[in-house]
Amino acid sequence: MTTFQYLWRFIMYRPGRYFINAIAWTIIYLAPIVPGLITKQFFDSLTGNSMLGYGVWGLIALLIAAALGRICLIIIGFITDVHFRFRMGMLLRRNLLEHVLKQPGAQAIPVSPGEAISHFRDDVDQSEEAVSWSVDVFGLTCFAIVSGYILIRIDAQMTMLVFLPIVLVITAAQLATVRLQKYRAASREATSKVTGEISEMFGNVQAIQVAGAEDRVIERFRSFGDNRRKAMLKDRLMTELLDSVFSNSVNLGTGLILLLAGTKMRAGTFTVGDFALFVYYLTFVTQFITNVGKFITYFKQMSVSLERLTFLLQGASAKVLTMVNSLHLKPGRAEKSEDRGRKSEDAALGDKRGVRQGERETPGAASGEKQSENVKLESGAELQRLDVKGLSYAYADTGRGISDIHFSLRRGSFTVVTGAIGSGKTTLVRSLLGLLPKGKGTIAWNGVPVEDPGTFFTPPRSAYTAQVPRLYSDTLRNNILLGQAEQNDSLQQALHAAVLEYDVAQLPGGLDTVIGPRGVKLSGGQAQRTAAARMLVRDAELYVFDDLSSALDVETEQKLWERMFQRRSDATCLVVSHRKTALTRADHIIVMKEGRIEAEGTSEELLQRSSTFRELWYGDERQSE
Ligand SMILES: Nc1ncnc2c1ncn2[C@@H]1O[C@H](COP(=O)(O)OP(=O)(O)OP(=O)(O)O)[C@@H](O)[C@H]1O
Repeated sequence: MTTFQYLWRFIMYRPGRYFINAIAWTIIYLAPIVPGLITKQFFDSLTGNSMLGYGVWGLIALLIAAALGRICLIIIGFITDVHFRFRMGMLLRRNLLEHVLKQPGAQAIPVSPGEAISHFRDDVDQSEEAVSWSVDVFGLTCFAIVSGYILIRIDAQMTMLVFLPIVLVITAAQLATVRLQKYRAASREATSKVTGEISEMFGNVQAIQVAGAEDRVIERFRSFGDNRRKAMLKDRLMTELLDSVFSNSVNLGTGLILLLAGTKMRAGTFTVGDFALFVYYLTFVTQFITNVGKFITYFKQMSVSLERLTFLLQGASAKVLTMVNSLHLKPGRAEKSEDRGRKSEDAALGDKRGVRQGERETPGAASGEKQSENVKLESGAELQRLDVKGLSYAYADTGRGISDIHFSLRRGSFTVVTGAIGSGKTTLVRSLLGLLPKGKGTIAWNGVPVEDPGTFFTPPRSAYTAQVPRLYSDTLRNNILLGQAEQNDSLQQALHAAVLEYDVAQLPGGLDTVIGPRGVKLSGGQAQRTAAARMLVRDAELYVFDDLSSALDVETEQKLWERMFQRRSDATCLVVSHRKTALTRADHIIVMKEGRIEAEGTSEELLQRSSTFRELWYGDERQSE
């Protein structure tokens, strides 16, 4: 998408608002025409050349009225501009956020969170700025045309001198834009790096302290800061240089007018009023020149922002950014325009992903309001059998991952994926659940192919506990429910099943204790059991656990499995583990080695056949001892 198309799509998002804003600012910019003409009459009346018979005080009253009128217009203009700009920025941020949230969870953003925040903040502001300034350029061009016409009728030669700087400025701006764009891109990149580094440092304070790496980290931060300083200096210098070209070319024009006006006034072809009018309009022509220059600069900077925002989309069409979508400013309209947005998004993506299965099978589940309610599984969709064939995924940067994975899960079965560190266990479950971009292979739920696992494998079909649990700075209750409505004793049951009831009783505020970064810090095991409770509170057909054992003792893990099956004997489980607690319970074990299935079977069978399995089994025994 070109920068112009990008700008145009913003305008077409709310054409009515853009039009009203453009009209308001065109009137504001045209308004000085009137006081200019009154000023001319004022001076002409002093020298007896005035054709209007208002007298000096009448003209002064008119000037004051024109000034007051312009003040009112400017207030209206600011209101229309704020409304328009606000919507542009909101749309862009909303679409970006929606896109990020729809990405396969494990690779939602291609940069650090700090860098992503910098894109959300600076690049969105920059885009908003350019669209907003396009309105000013239109208004000022109208002013230039009307004032140009009036001035040409008075004196064509002098008019040329007033407008000559425009040509100079536009040429200068065009010549400088390539360099400016380069400097702007570099300064943005450097700012993102600094923001990214701050977020990394804040997130890893403990790791830095225990490694005694404070000085080295500060040194690294300083080098990022230095790079930013250099890049910003070049960017600023170039911008200021252009600004000075804009304003000084106007000063040149003023000087030329003064020189010529003296000669012409002596010859009697130019009145004092004409001179006053030229000087009065010159101020606004200056504004026109400066603002055209600014717009050209903003437009070029917008193309840098577009590039950076498109990078965040990870290959999706840039049209996603300006997709027509509801901003939910008026709740009644939300759902209707949500549909509109969704349709246009599918069209923009060339419907690559097909109809998202999750939405097709749970109509209405996409609406923000309905998401907080518990979604029920439609009858007949209960998991009977899950078949995985030829599942493969390779990480782009390392080329490692999983290859040619085949297995089936029956209803109520307990399958354990095991293997050495880095053998591909996590990649296997993430690929299955669509948390990684789609690789090769097929997945079938009761024989029906799953087209988009990312939206399909969500509650009530499946629930997942990741290896590293993520908790919010919020109450324990909200961390478990994540917006889901509490039903009867569902929360208590989930706490019991996750063996968390004792821990909750110990917390000062029970379930209402704030945990996470700004609250009580939970132990690793408590955090993982909170994540398990979050999963168990959502009744699902398929439960996927990625290595619970790392933070649970054998006894607690034993209890967790027992309680889970007491509560849901029909639940199907896929569990990543190397613990005997899970392995002895398993109906089926998959042994992974270097991204492939090395062996399969029950623990008795594998003890006979697989050396890898024997190592894991006896390794666990040694650990327990
Ligand atoms: N984000 C990533 N980018 C690149 N390569 C990765 C990424 N994550 C994992 N890998 C590589 O893919 C392979 C499989 O990793 P995976 O995390 O699936 O192993 P695992 O068996 O779950 O390990 P662990 O028991 O330590 O959790 C490893 O060689 C690993 O280095």
